[in-house]
Amino acid sequence: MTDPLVRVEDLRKYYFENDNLTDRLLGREPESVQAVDGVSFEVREGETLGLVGESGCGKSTTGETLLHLREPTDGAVYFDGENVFENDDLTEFRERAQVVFQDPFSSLDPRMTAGEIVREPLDVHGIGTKSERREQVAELLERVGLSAGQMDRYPHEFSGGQRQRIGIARALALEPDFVVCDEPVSALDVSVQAQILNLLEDLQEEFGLTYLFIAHDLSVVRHISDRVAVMYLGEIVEIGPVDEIFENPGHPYTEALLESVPRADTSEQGREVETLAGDVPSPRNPPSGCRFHTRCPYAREACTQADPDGYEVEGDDDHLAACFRRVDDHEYWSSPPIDADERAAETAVDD
Ligand SMILES: Nc1ncnc2c1ncn2[C@@H]1O[C@H](COP(=O)(O)OP(=O)(O)OP(=O)(O)O)[C@@H](O)[C@H]1O
Repeated sequence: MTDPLVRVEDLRKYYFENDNLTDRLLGREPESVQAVDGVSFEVREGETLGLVGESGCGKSTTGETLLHLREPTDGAVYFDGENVFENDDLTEFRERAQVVFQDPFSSLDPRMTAGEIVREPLDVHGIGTKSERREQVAELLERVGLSAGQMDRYPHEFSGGQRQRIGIARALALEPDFVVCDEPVSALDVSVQAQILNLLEDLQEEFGLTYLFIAHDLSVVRHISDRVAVMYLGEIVEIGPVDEIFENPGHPYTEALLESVPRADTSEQGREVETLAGDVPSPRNPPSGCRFHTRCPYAREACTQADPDGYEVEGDDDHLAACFRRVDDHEYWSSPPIDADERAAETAVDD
């Protein structure tokens, strides 16, 4: 197997609250939000890795930190073998790794024309002459389904789907290898979502792109991903090939996500993670041991003691689940069950 394009090792990103001058003057202790807490995964060349989980589980923070748009708290990200966080000159990385944001309404500068928005990365990186850039922008707009004649229009003159096309054209301007797509269709009408997904798939094939595709809509993730990573409360609890994740989940949280589909609705359209029952504990004070034990129907005492590693699901080294139940001779099996309701009540939810 060739080396992965992106390798994330034990990445952590904590946000600190109560840490401004007034807080310090009052002697308030800073509080950390453990948004991403030790995630490791790889993104292989040419694939789409879907990253799925409930709102607030740390998906966007993972994407933004691995692109070094946010300062990591700890861990490493290797891009094409080089540690991004130890690289003093990120010029090449900034060309090769791009992002498409969720909201095409707020992510495009309303004072810039579509042409200026798409051209800006070329200007910043000093690529081509003025006329070459103009030509390149025209080609990019056409490639994403807009026309060169729309170059001088402003974002408010476009529909949501068209704006996302502008965002995609901008992300492609520097001919990247890797794109983090952060909920790129969730702000769009359902009728437009499929068009944008198809466009992303076509562009992937044409330009040999590698995607990290962040989404909370399971049907979108299933449609576009080759492999899927499932996140819960700052950690990756399961990763594997898309069909394995959907048909043979190895983690109780993944099972719960899939179970959260309304029974009456047999289609996958609109399956969203938010429908899972129970509160997610706060990332300011995550549960000890396995973070899912407060909501897990199979939780036993052993789950409160240690945080499980990723274990192979049915001997498949490409499908890992962070659950003791995947290990036949684990002490979990002789450990007493705990009452998940009681455990949940003990866990303070402060937001
Ligand atoms: N700038 C910030 N300061 C403090 N806490 C933050 C900040 N940004 C995010 N968080 C917190 O970090 C956690 C993870 O947030 P993140 O946006 O990465 O999750 P997400 O899975 O992408 O959720 P969503 O789908 O709602 O965007 C959440 O608890 C969030 O409230």
